[in-house]
Amino acid sequence: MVLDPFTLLVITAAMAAASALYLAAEWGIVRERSLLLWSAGFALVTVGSSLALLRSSGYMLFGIWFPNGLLIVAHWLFLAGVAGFTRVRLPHAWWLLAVVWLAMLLLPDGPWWSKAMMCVQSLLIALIAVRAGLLLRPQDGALSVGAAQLRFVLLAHGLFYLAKAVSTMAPDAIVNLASFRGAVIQISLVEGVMAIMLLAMSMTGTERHRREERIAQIAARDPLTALDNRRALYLRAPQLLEQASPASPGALLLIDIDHFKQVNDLHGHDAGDRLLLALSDLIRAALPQGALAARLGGDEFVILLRNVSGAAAQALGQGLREAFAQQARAMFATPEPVSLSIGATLFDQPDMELSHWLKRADEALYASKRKGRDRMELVPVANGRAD
Ligand SMILES: Nc1nc2c(ncn2[C@@H]2O[C@H](COP(=O)(O)OP(=O)(O)OP(=O)(O)O)[C@@H](O)[C@H]2O)c(=O)[nH]1
Repeated sequence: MVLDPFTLLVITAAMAAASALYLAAEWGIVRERSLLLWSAGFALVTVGSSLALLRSSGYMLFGIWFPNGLLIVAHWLFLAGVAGFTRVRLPHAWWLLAVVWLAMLLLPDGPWWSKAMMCVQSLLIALIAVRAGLLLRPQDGALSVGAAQLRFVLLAHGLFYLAKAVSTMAPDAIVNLASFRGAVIQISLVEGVMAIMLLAMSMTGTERHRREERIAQIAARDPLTALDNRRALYLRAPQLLEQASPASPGALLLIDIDHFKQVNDLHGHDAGDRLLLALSDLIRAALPQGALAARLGGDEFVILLRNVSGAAAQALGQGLREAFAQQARAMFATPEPVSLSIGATLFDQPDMELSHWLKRADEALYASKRKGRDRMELVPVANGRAD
């Protein structure tokens, strides 16, 4: 079945309108600016395609110039949406595209000029679409499936317009914009319909993936310190625990602030929060490559180290205790010194669960509290090797 240009334009307008509404509805839920820009782009395609229907009635300005201009603005909005999504600032030079397009209004009538106009128009769209596709370059080799799809669709769309620009200038290419004649016009209408569908789908997919990632991140983070929370620790720990062996043990440090309640009671809850933040910064700074740190809740933190000796674990705990005690002293005066008690255990059995090692470290923590606080108690591995 071969669809005539009129029908294809009606389909284009309908699909672009549906895409604009769909993306606007998504924007209504998440308020992500990119979705609004993409929705506005499709709204312009809807208006442009509807106006293009006037061509056959001889309305050159509203039937040809306006739709072409709107198509460029629509692609520009797609690019701005991608730039917003990838947090890239577009240089002001991109506004020059509008100048180039407006300059085309000065072109005289005639078949040759019609071809030239379509060639420049296609080049402008190709440039914008390819730029948008390139903005979605994978960083650190990572690009979500949705974003990779959007990149592919934008690049393919851009390359199609590049081919269109070249083919319009071929000697035997028939381009009659007023009567929709010529294979180039037919093919590009079909491509337009398909591109709308694929772009709208991958744009929503891209944004949804990011939203899901953000939700997963929020669910895994402690809101005050932005360290992993208990839930995230239980999810991530097994991978680290499995690496332990008698030849390469790991260590779990359970850290608790001493007399933290006095900071809250004497200086207020906000002061207590600031101290928790200071401790989380110290922990982050002390964390070796591949280690995990989490806030279990209240004033209790955990560090999981892999491939570490007892002496190295002791040194890390000691460094933390000294740095924290000094910082706490400088920040808040309290009747009792605010310091750190640490209960730690080495582990070398990969099949044991986190809760097992946490229990051992908790017993060690209790011992260090009982012995007067501001100290670290380390339980050696089962064979007694602690360094
Ligand atoms: N500022 C602040 N305080 C919190 C937060 N979560 C728990 N706390 C408080 O932390 C304190 C923890 O109590 P404890 O660990 O029993 O008190 P402590 O004075 O440190 O006692 P020792 O550990 O025995 O030295 C309680 O006063 C809680 O109200 C928080 O997010 N912010």
